Amino acid sequence: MNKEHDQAVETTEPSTNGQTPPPTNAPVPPYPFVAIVGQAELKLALLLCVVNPTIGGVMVMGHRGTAKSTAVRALAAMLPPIKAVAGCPYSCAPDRTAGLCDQCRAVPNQAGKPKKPSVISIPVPVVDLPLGATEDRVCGTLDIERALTQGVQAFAPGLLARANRGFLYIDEVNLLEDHLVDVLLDVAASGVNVVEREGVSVRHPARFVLVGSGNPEEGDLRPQLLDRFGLHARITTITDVNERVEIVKRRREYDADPFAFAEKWAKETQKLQRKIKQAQRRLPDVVLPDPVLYKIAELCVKLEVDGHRGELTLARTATALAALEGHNEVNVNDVRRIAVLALRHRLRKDPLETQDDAVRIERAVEEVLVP
Ligand SMILES: Nc1ncnc2c1ncn2[C@@H]1O[C@H](COP(=O)(O)OP(=O)(O)OP(=O)(O)O)[C@@H](O)[C@H]1O
Repeated sequence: MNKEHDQAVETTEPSTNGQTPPPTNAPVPPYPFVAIVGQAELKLALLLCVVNPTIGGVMVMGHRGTAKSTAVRALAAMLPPIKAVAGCPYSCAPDRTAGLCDQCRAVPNQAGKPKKPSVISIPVPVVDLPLGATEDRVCGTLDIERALTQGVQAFAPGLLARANRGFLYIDEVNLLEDHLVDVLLDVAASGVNVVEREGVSVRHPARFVLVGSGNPEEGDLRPQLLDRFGLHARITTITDVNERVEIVKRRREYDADPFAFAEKWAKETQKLQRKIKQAQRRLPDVVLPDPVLYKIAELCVKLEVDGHRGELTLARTATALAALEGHNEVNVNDVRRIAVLALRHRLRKDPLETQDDAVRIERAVEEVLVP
């Protein structure tokens, strides 16, 4: 992940706009999500996965330097901090709602009730998976040091443990070994990481929004793996000169004073935060009417989508969009808006087909969804 946004220096000088400087130990705010210029498809895909994490993550294919990693960090930073069991390497939820690790599950009982753990508040984690990462580093492995020094069999958690309840960002996922991508997709789908090494078996919660990114010029992900990402967003370099200028202006302003820049965008950020929260609350009550579900299935038949992940993802994503838009019922317009995101990577490859995948889907959408 490009770390440009982390390079902003923590300011101790008063900001130029006369605002009170933040405490010197305040963490530098990341570039705000709402200040990202354009890139509507990427932003929508990420928001939908936050509203409904069961969508199954996003694969973002596109040019370098187009705010992919900026958007993931910014979105995570916008979400409210989470409560976690103090000292738990998997950041288990103290209310025991989100799956527990063996250690937290085995908390001694007090009069038949689990002992209340100490609780800390932490930011939603964003974990970068570097290209050369080994399976042991990703999934965790035996803690050799403890084995040697203390003679005990212990587990050293990996990156999946740190990503629990947050985001796992894999830059250049198309260059990772297929085997590792396979493991990651399995864990992302099940929400559980199971590691067995030398007689030690560990199982821990690993629920995260998986975001993979890659440049199509450096090779595609195998279709079998691509299909298991919920959504597939395409991102390209912005060609509009005014927008390009705006990107530079905003970035320069942020780099000069990230605190003042975050403050400037605070109102819009809060508006979006409220929208996400309301959507998450509304989601379980959003109804998917049968006629819309039939249209979803017809669309997948029309496009000859293999398997049933297509309609499952369309249903989940359209429901998340309805929740985000404040509706209690999914309508065909919701399906229309997310059809390309949910189906683009699930079309059969026809070497004689000259039309772009998105155009094929949009054409089918018009034929099937328009009464
Ligand atoms: N649409 C945009 N709005 C605001 N800033 C942008 C936009 N596009 C690019 N940038 C800026 O460009 C720089 C690169 O962005 P970022 O690191 O997020 O790109 P990336 O797509 O993750 O790149 P890579 O694939 O090389 O990791 C950052 O400083 C970011 O703020």
